Amino acid sequence: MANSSSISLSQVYQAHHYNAYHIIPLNFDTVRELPETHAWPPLDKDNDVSLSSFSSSGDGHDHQVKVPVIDLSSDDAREMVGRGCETWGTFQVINHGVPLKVLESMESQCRLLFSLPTHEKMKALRPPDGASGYGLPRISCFHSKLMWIEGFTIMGGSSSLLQLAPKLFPHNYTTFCEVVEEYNEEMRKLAERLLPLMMDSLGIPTDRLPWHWPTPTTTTTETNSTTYTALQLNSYPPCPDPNRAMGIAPHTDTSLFTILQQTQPSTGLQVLRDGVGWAPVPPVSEALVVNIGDLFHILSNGRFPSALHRAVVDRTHHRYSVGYFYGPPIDINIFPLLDPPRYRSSRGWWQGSRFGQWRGGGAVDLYRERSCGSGQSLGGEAVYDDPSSYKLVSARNHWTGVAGAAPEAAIFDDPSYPRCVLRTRSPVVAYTIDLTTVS
Ligand SMILES: O=C(O)CCC(=O)C(=O)O
Ligand SMILES: [Fe+2]
Repeated sequence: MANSSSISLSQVYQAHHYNAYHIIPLNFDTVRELPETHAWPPLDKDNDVSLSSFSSSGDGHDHQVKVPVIDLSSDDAREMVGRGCETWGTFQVINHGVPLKVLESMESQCRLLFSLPTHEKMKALRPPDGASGYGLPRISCFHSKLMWIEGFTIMGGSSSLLQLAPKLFPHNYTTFCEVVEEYNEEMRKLAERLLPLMMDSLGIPTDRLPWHWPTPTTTTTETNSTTYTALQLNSYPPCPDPNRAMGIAPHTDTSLFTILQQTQPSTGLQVLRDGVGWAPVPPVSEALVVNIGDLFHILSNGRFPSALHRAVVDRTHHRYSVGYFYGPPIDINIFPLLDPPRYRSSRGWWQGSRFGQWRGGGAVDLYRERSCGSGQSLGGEAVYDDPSSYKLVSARNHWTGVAGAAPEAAIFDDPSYPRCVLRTRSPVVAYTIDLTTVS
């Protein structure tokens, strides 16, 4: 239940300033070549599932390289959803009940927004201490190279929408607002259909969720008892050198789960499956992608792993995506609902961001209680709770696909909150880090 001494997300963000370099996207209209600031090491093709032995063997291993597409109207939907969550942390849904018109309207508003001249979009720039507005994804600050993306974030519903829309569309912002409101409403309905299926496949009744469920459908503010959501519009313009550019760097979402709409025709989204590689999540007509986020990872005690995903860019196609981040009320304690618990209780949405890990894939590692197996970390640094209990066994660099290049030694830098920070030498990698418990 919501804690009385609630801390709002904006308070957390105020404590984590970003500088303009990590907020302002490139002016894509004016660039003809990939600037050095946006040139990442070449993409790791060897770790691409389309080249792996699984895909060429033709011996029925398709399910290992293909993200499942689930018909939500079918009798086995619940079982398929459970399997998708457990094996991939990602799946696509069709016959999901969201009207096509709602998806199409959102796509055209998204195109309209990003086609505005740069100086118009800049009027809605996300402030350094804020969460909503135009700009680069927040994970930008974990990387020395910049991503080939521009985004627009609307946190928490109507109030930020009403503040931002007139800045972008001063003459007519009602259409944009109506489309976003309707979209949010349809996504909420779908999320509330998916959540019981997921809980059911874990064998946990929804009344064990640590918040009132289903929640009231009235407006969402940052600290009341309703479910907290965020909408993220992404634009990936065509790129002159797609193999050296990165749309959105590998990360997990700090939500319970995210419902993602992506435009046709180019594939950009990829999800990492351990031991298999980066699998494309190709756009399927009218389908929506579901990504398990860090909070479900914790609730399910790791049974539903949060999906490590990234988006690559294309030389000719301009790709758009819209993510609906669904989570518990903002200040709720999240803890494993299965025994024995492998993660500590955590203060939901905001605690991940306290350490600058917002949308950065670190939240799960942060709460790892007894660690064996792997966790993900983004380049730069990863924060592990209670460092004295862990020993680093190995690290695998997903960028190059090779083992090694282990993070530097742990650094203990906050005596009031014992934690260990693993700093990686190269800032442009996603590591899988295997830890073992020190007895
Ligand atoms: O554009 C995509 O496919 C991925 C976007 C994403 O991962 C995000 O907004 O968190
Ligand atoms: Fe994401």
